[in-house]
Amino acid sequence: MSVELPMFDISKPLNESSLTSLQDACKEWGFFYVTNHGISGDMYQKLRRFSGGIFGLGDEEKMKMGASNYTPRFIASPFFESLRVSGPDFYASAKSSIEAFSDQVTDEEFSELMKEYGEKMTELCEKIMKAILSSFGDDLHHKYYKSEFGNCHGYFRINNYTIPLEQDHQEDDVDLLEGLGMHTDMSCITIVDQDDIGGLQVRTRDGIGLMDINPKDGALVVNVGDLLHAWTNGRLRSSQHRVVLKRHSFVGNRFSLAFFWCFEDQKVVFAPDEVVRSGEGGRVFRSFKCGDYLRFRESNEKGKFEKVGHTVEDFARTEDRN
Ligand SMILES: O=C(O)CCC(=O)C(=O)O
Ligand SMILES: [Fe+2]
Repeated sequence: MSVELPMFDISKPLNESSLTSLQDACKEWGFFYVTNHGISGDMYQKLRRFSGGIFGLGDEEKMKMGASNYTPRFIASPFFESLRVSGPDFYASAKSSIEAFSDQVTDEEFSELMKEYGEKMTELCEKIMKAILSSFGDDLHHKYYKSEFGNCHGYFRINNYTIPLEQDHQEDDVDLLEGLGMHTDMSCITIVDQDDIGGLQVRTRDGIGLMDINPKDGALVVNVGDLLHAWTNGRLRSSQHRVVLKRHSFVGNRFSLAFFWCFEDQKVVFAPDEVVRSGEGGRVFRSFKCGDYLRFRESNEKGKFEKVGHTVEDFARTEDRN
């Protein structure tokens, strides 16, 4: 079963009814789509081509990128590998990944492309965040955008999902493989560009069901992460989600780009009083330093990006969920 999420044209200001439906989608699903986002098909194709070239290299070559830039298969899952490019200097980050094995011309072209993409996505996150704040009314965007979100930064992962050949020969009846296990994102917001294979699934609010988030032509998927969940006192949902690969309908690779927009490490996350007051009940998250939460997640085997074990709920929630 798939969920019909609303779609927002982000190239123009959202009207009242769109803002209401944006707020509702963030509460119910923590997911929605945006269109007219400024990432051209041409740029996407270039990114995909370049990345394909890198993922096609041998493991030994890819490991030269270093553990902070490249996650090989069998870390998150046997079917997932990922290349990370970090801002604000996307150019330098990309260059440091590939200079160990490519020539200078390729280096520059690749790094330039990553910089262009990273900066466009940063701008897009800023626009989306302003729309989300506006959806609370009360002039929240003018009051808090700059002071609270003004130092946010982004990084992205280029993800390659494949089913190794040897798996195809196994005589088991498992048709659904987990490409990326159930998790919540450690971001304020995440923007996902998935190709047309599909497989992204979100947990329903009751914690039982799972719904497909289908790829839509020309649209990007946006989701709320743990940091915004805490900053809104739990009002916006940071939903558990995962990626499944349906073996018998799966041909070739699944390619996706996930851009994470986060508070700076030093930032103290604390929901403003009016956000708390206009919700139900009282304050349920204590204040915490963003970097401390990231370290908490990273030090927990189960809490790493690929698994749901410990999230911001365990780290900073002071009251049980009702
Ligand atoms: O590959 C996807 O579609 C989603 C990836 C994702 O959820 C993540 O990287 O956090
Ligand atoms: Fe995610």
